[in-house]
Amino acid sequence: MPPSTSTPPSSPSSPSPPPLVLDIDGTLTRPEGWGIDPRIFDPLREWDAPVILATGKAFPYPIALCHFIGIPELVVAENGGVVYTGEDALFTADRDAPQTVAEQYRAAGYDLGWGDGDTINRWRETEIAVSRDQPLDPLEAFAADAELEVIDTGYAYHVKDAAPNKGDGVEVIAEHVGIDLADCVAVGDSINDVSTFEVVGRSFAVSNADEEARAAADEVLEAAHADGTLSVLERVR
Ligand SMILES: O=C(O)COP(=O)(O)O
Ligand SMILES: [Mg+2]
Repeated sequence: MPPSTSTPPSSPSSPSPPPLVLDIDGTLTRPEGWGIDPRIFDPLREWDAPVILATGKAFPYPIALCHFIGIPELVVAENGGVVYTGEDALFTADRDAPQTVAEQYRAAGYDLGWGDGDTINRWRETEIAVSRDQPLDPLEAFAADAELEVIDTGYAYHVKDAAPNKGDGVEVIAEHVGIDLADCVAVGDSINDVSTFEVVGRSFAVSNADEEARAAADEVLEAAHADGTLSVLERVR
C-alpha cells in the first residue's frame, strides 16, 4: 500500500505513534542474525500503540516474547496458522497433512534436523518446520503430493497449507483491537512477511531481507536486523 497520510513523520505534536506489526527472526534479531537484540525491549514496552508480533515460529515463542517485553499478547504465529487476538486463539489450518509429509520425509531417510526433543515443532499446531541444513527437494516433492507448500524464511523450511498467511492474521487482530490497518507500520525480512506488507499502510524491509520482501516493501532500509527496525521506530514514533 502507499504510505499512510495519517502517520506524519516524527514531530512533537504527533498525537500517538502508529500501531506496529513486527516480524521476529531477521527483524528483531541482533546484527549477527540470531538472538533477540535487547535494544528492542524498552522502545516496544514504551510504544504507545498496539504492537503485533507476526512470525513463522510456533505459538509459544511470540507469546513468551510479548510476556518478557511486557506488552499485550497480540500474535500471529506459524505464518498465520495461529492468531491470538489477546482474547481468542484461532487456528486457521490443521497439522495433520504437514505431519504426514514429515513422516514420509523421515521414512525416506531424512530428518527434520532439530534433534530428539524437537522444540521447534513440539507445540506447532498447523505446520511443520524443517531445518535448512536438510535436503529441500524431497521435502518439496512430498509436500507437492499433499498439495501443501514449502516456504523458506531464511530460518527454516515451513511445510504448510497455502491458505493461511500473516497478513490475514494481522487483519483479524486489527479488527479485534480496533485499529486501522492503513495506520499500521510493518517491518519484516522475508517471503512470509509479504502478506503483512500488503495489508498495512506502510512497510519496511530490513537490508538483510530476501528478494520477495524487498520487492513487496514500500521501502528497503539501509540497516540490517534490529538496527533497521530501530531506525523505523525512530522515524515513525
Ligand atoms: O520461523 C521462521 O522460520 C521465521 O520466523 P519469523 O517469521 O519470525 O522471521
Ligand atoms: Mg523473519
